[in-house]
Amino acid sequence: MSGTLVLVRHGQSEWNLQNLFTGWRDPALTEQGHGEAKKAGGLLAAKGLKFDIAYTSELTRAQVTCQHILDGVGQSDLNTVKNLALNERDYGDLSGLNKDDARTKWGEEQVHVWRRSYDVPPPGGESLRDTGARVWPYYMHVIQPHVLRGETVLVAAHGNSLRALIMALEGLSGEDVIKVELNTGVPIIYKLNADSTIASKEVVEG
Ligand SMILES: O=C(O)[C@H](O)COP(=O)(O)O
Repeated sequence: MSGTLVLVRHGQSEWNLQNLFTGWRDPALTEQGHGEAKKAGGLLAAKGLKFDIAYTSELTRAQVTCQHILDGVGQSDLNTVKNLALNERDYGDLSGLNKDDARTKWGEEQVHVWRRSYDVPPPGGESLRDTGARVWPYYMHVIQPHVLRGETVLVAAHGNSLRALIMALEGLSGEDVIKVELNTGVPIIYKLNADSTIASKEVVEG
């Protein structure tokens, strides 16, 4: 039996708009971000998707995105599980700094390595590998069993917690994952086979 896993990065946050490293800080969605999340709900509703359960992080931007999507598909009261394992990568000492200011201070290349490499942590923060070390076990033990039972599962989370998840799901290398970029509020629908291999992947851009 094949199940469905829908991954969505939260809509634009106030700190995305201001170009600040966010990590575990908790800014709200912007107006645009609310709109992106509602649009994602509408696109999933148009596909006739109904969820069995939803997962999100402990951060407001992901939780509000999750709720907008559930409202959009007519499932406002669906069982929604919040867990810190799905939080954004901890950006450590970079949290709250402007990304362009960081490039000026440390250089374009160093900042790119901190943002996109697999195993180089930003100062005081998590590498993508560190993030994966909490995301992946949570996915394997808590989320995936639902999908493998044939259920339809929503995960509303963050750019890097989802990059870590996608890396493991798709079997990407540390080199491959550097190129993975997730847009805010754009759902990715995976159909998984019963043996957890990927039957199909669709990026839902409206
Ligand atoms: O935490 C952040 O700053 C963003 O959500 C993701 O940042 P990134 O684009 O640098 O990975």
